[in-house]
Amino acid sequence: MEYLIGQRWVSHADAQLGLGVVVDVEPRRITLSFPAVGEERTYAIDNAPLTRLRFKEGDHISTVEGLELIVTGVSEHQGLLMYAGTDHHEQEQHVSELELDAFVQLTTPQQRLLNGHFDRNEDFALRVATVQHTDRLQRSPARGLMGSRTSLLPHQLYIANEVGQRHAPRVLLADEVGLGKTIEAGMIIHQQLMTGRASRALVLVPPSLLHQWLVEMLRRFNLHFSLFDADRIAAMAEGDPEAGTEDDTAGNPFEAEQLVLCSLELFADDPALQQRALDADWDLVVVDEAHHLHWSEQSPGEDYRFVEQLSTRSAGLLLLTATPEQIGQDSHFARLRLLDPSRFHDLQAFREEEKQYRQLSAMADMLEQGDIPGDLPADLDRTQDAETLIEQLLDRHGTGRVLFRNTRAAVEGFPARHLHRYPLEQPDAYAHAQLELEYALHPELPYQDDSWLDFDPRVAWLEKTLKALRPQKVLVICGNASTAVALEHHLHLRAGIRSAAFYEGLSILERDRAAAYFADEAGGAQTLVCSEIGSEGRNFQFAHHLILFDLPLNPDLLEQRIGRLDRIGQQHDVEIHVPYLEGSAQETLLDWYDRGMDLFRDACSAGYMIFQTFRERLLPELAQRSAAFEQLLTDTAEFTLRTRKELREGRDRLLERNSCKREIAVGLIEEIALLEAGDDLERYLETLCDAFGVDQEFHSEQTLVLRPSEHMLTGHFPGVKDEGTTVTFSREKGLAREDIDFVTWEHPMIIESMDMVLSTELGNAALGTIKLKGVPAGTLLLEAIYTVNCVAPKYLQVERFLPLSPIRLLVDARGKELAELVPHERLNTLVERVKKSTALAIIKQVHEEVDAKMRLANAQAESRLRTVLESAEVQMRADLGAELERLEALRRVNPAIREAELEHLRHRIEECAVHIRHASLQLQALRLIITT
Ligand SMILES: Nc1ncnc2c1ncn2[C@@H]1O[C@H](COP(=O)(O)OP(=O)(O)OP(=O)(O)O)[C@@H](O)[C@H]1O
Repeated sequence: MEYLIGQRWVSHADAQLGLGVVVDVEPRRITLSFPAVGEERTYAIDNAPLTRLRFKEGDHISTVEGLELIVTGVSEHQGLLMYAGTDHHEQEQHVSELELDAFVQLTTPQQRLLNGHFDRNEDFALRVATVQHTDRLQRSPARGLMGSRTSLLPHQLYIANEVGQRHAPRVLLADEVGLGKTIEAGMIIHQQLMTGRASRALVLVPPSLLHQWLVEMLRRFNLHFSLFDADRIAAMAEGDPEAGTEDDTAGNPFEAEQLVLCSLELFADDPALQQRALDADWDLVVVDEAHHLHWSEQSPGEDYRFVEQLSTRSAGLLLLTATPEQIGQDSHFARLRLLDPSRFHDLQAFREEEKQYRQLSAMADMLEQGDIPGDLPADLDRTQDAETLIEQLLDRHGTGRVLFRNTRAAVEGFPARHLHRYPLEQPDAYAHAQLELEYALHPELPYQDDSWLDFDPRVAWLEKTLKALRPQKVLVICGNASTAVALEHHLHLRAGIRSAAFYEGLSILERDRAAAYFADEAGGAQTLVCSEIGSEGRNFQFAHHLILFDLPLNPDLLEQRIGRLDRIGQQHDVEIHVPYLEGSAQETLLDWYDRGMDLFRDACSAGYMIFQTFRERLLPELAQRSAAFEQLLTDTAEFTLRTRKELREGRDRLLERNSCKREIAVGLIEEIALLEAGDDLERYLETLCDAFGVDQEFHSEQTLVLRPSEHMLTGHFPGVKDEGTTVTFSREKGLAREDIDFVTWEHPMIIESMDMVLSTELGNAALGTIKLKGVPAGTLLLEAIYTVNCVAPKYLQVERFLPLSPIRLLVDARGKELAELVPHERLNTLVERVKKSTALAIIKQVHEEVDAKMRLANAQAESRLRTVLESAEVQMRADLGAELERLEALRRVNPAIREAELEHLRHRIEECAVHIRHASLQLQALRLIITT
């Protein structure tokens, strides 16, 4: 090859130099300038690692002047190339190669191959494997669900899958206490983030649960939430760079992070802060313990109004509460209204609907048995199959799509609860307790000092019981902070019992320290004395003894208290100890909960309603027990039994239908198990480590230790610490060992390194030889891997209908397609590497042949692309069409749904279709194989 001044060449030894220009030619030496890096290099002409850069028709070029052209023709003039091309305005332009921009990136596989930038065949295989795995994961029904460090529980997976896949999930997660709503919410958030449906989430929780949420999100889902409290917000406002990135300090702190966790109380009486949170665009807002949102038809509380405003701006909304009716049916309606204001717009109508549950449930049963009920609502399409009809029935006439509730009875596997009653003699000093109900239930409250500790028999009993139960952990709950503090002091200082207190007067940090001290197995506290704030949300299932120092006047609160221990993960029966003063209001309330509602043995979702029903009769009995009390107990027990039965057959049954479809959940679990079975992931991670220079060492079965080596390809490898990181592929080990990373296909280590492969050129061009019987030596085979590239606005989420969809072609000398005949994996085992100098010599000779084969491959891939796009559009129309149909049907019964909403959805369908049709092929990797 002759070198001439002004020609453009690239160094295949060092692609980082950019495009070089020949500046000096001597008989045996040649000098090039590389303007992109400001360097000159001189090479011996005989073995210069240089490749002439020659663009072809259809290539994209840019000039130093910033002109961008698509090449339409190439000619040579006195040894220099002249390019003809069209610019953005379809104007024809002519440029000399001298004018080309030196910052050329030779990243397309074809450019790199033809310019001698080869990768190892192992890297090529890694790239193809990465494309295949990505596509497989994009298509997997368990997408977004396989990455959590949790046991695979059907009711949680069903909900997470059902909700997480929605475009804008708006649901109330109302599983009974301790069944895993936080975990379900984490799974939904994870799935939404993984699938690109959401990228910004705001989680609002009570202050006492902040840290627990933070830790659960991190250890179970690898989700790094930023905890915002008053200090952090103040620091950001003052421009502390440590509190946020620099340019955030001047702006809105809520925009500085993608995943924000804070307490709802942070916004109380602070409209400016509320406004900033409202101004930050959220895709998903989550409110835990949502029964606290204050609402009445006339005057909704500030917290409710704030969440309502957030809810209108955020596409997704998750509300969590185990006791949705804790404050009554109306406020339950208020929460549903936040989720779907078009469906829940009329309180009166909602009250009427609630009465219809039993009838609906019977209809669903009939449909399931293949009969069409005579009273089936007219808006349902009777020609549909039974399953669709049931779904429509639940959605349009029940709380179908928005409310999920699993009960202990349906989930099974929970331990039994045992009540232990301890009657104690009423001391004379409490005689005044007859006066007010609050004092009757908490007789220690009127005392300004701690003198009651000396004569209240519950205190001595507590001390004795704790000592008897030693060393078992015991959770003590009482209604008030002052009681909790006094009791804890007493136990700690006077009785020598290792204890901690947990109450609203402590800072969040102090509360978490107390809880951690209690949780500590070796040397931790034997007992934690909590005020009522300890009865919500916290995980204390490592203990199985609960002492209720008093009883709350709300059955839902009692259920929340018991739920601290009676939750997933509890290994023993739950022992509930209740000391009470004989003849007091406490005894009456205990009798009513126990013998009337049977609440200690069994949770009851209608607890508050039953309480309301008997309230007027119960309250006087608490003040002064009368002969009528026995009748009250009998009536309550009968009513509770009836209500439980009705719920089982009516509302709960309806909700259960909707909250866990077992076949679907089992299918998901099988899919995840399949992805975890075998050693695909382990082998893939090993090849990644080989490619990126990460050392691996066997730790134990399915477990490796990864360490950065001295030969790292990049500065770091995701998730591998300098001192090494231990990873396991076993879910069981991952659950048992917090110190080991549980790696799945959705672990950030895998996701980020897959991204690293696909976003760089690693492995996109390779060359090798094989011996094939019957094929003459010197025959060329071109292996080309394409993927589908759809450029569309993110909000359309087109990738859910159109994943990468790799197309592999293997074109032989005569243009025959051999991909099926010779699979990629087989080629990998046969192919041999070629010395770089030989490869360069080969490539120089086969430019034209490669170009010709590429044209053939492109044409074939294009025709396959059409089929892929057509089926993607069909899928999209089916999915979004069903959504549209639902909205149209709802609109017929509910005029509050605006025509504009329907129009918006129709428009989205057409927009998706346009983008799908315009999707193009991207050549991911190219391998030239020569037979020997
Ligand atoms: N799939 C699971 N695998 C392992 N642990 C789980 C799983 N689901 C829940 N848990 C554990 O069970 C406990 C209860 O879960 P979680 O806190 O999500 O329940 P909840 O319904 O939100 O409770 P509450 O009603 O008290 O707010 C937690 O300690 C949680 O870590």
